[in-house]
Amino acid sequence: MSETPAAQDVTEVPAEVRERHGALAEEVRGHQFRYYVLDSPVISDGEFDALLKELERLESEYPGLATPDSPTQNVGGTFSTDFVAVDHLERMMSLDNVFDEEELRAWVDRVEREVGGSTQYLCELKIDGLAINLLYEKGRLVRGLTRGDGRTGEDVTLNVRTLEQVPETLTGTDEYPVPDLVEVRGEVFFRVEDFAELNARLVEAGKPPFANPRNTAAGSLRQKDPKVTRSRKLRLICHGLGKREGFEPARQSEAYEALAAWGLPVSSHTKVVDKASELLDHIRYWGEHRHDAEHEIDGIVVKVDQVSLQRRLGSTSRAPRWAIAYKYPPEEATTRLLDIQVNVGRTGRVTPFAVMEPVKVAGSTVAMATLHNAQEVKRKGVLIGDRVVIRKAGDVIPEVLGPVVDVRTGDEREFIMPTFCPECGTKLAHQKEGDVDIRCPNARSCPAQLRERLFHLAGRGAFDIEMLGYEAATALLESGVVVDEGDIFDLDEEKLGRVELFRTKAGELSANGRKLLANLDSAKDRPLWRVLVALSIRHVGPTAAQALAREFGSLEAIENADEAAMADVDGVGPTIAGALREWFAVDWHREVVEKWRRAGVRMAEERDESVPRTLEGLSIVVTGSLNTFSRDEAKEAIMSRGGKAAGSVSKKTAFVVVGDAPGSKYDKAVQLKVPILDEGGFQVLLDRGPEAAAEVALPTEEPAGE
Ligand SMILES: NC(=O)c1ccc[n+]([C@@H]2O[C@H](COP(=O)([O-])OP(=O)(O)OC[C@H]3O[C@@H](n4cnc5c(N)ncnc54)[C@H](O)[C@@H]3O)[C@@H](O)[C@H]2O)c1
Ligand SMILES: [Zn+2]
Repeated sequence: MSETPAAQDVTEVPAEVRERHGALAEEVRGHQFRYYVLDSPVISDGEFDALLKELERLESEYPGLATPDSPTQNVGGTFSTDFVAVDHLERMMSLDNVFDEEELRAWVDRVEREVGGSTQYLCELKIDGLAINLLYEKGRLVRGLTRGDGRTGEDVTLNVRTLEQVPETLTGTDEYPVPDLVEVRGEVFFRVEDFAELNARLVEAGKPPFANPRNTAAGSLRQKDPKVTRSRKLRLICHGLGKREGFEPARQSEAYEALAAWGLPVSSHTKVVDKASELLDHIRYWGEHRHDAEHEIDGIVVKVDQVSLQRRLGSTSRAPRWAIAYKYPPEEATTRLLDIQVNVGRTGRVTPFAVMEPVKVAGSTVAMATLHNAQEVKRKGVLIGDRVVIRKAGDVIPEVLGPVVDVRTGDEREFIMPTFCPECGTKLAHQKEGDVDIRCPNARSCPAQLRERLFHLAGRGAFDIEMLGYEAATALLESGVVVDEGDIFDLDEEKLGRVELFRTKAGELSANGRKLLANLDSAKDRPLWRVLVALSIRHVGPTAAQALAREFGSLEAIENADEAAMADVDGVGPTIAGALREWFAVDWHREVVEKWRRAGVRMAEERDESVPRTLEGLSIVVTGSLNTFSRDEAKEAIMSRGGKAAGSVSKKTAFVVVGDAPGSKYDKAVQLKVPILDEGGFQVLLDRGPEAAAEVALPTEEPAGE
């Protein structure tokens, strides 16, 4: 008797396992039907793969369960559809999957054991589309079939003919004459940009957008009316052969050369490698660059390149043994949308966000995602209680793609955007007519906005105050020792001692409290640009703040600057200038500045007095790239000498410094006859002043003729 516990006969499998297997197989078939026939799945591919894997796991434990009708033993699934069923001349296979490097190594070991040595591997992107089989007889396209169950596909010839990349007739070359007969296998898909464009058109027409390119490609190809197919920008990439007569490639990679020679589209991202280690490098590379391809990919397909070895390895009932799909972690998942809540941000903007049952996607657990604004919630068509598809691509923040409408129960309800601020009760309003966003106008004392502003001013890009995070900000506000951000630098031992968070059990100021005070003290000496960022002025980020600080040197000068002069500064522009003007017009904003000033916050650039101010009052423009100065260094050098680093050339410009590849500013300088300096001339200007520089300025006029 065999020692293995595995039951070989299905009757030896415990009843509850048999039941679990039966139910799971049924569930998998149901999803296959929705996916392959309706083009409308209700779970993500990752979730589907997990179900299938579970089924495989049961069957490896109890091999008796792996009956021929199990989904693990079949390609796709057998379903009747609206299309005429036609047999493939040679079977179309699926692919077996591996999900990590260890599983891939095991596959490589098995292959190399069977072929008796190492071999060459062809790596291809696994295009997330749908498989198609094109039959060419004597170079003429006679049929296009979907994969179906692998033996029989759906006849979509008329639709396939509408694809621009599918040639009606193949062209032959000397090296690759057109064969008598060939079945060409490939993938039909949308390029990411074409899919986005299709959706943009739908949205513009007031229709809901499609959720995912793969299912949309399948739906577009399987249309009763070929005109619909033609209106969609479907693409094709060929990745295999079926039956062939009069063509016998030695390698798969050679077959692709032939396909290309005949006029069929093949991928530009295939690569032949010699070693398993190179294989892993390739897989890792694409894992990090999966969004660089023009279409979505869900993995890498690895194939044994030599056709004779492919033959030797053969296939199972559902997949070849000579190829494997390495699947990347899925970027989509479905989960339940438990609620839609709103968040009030630093500038009062009210943003709805999705609260979801936590779900794992692209390696992290996701439970929340922004929905941006009320229109966006409408556009996505999600209801509270819906099952939703979410997507997390790489480092991008997670996104709710849309609802799975087919599984609605009727208990879902619509989200209603609040009309009053959830934190302070103030009536919400659009700041300007036509704005998409609504805001809480209670900027000064809305607890949400205050909290966010305190958190922001303590941030790395602003005062960089450790110990002042969300918890501390909330505690300071709730205890009343800080009414608004103006009070933050007035904190002392006595005041902080009143905040429970900063008190020891004995009632004294805690070590953290002491640290906060010390940090506040050293924050008073930060460079001017950080103070500007800390003020939470709309649109004023580090880049603009640095430009402003360099140009004006003090907060007072910025407050009093002419709006047009501000707008003129490189890196500032009219929007930011306008925002600054508006900001300084508000009384309590100026009070915040005043309180900080009184508390000893430095509000001016420290001048380097060792540098003589030889460029005082001169406006100098730098254009093109210099070798020994970065843009910022050049500006710094001008400003530390009292000059103005201007963004545009006018008659008042003293010099234009021209580096490599200068822009239109150079032409303008020539036109206005402004003295032009090359990099050497610029150095003279810095070292010896404007008079010396004028002598080395380049001529702005061609010398008069002959
Ligand atoms: N969400 C659902 O409910 C649901 C249901 C059924 C199937 N699915 C998904 O469909 C897929 C399974 O379907 P499958 O059997 O087609 O397997 P598969 O997609 O894992 O692999 C086989 C297919 O890959 C395609 N392919 C893409 N690039 C290729 C290349 N360079 N070389 C060779 N083939 C390439 C071929 O068309 C081939 O038929 C899985 O991703 C699964 O998650 C999802
Ligand atoms: Zn509010």
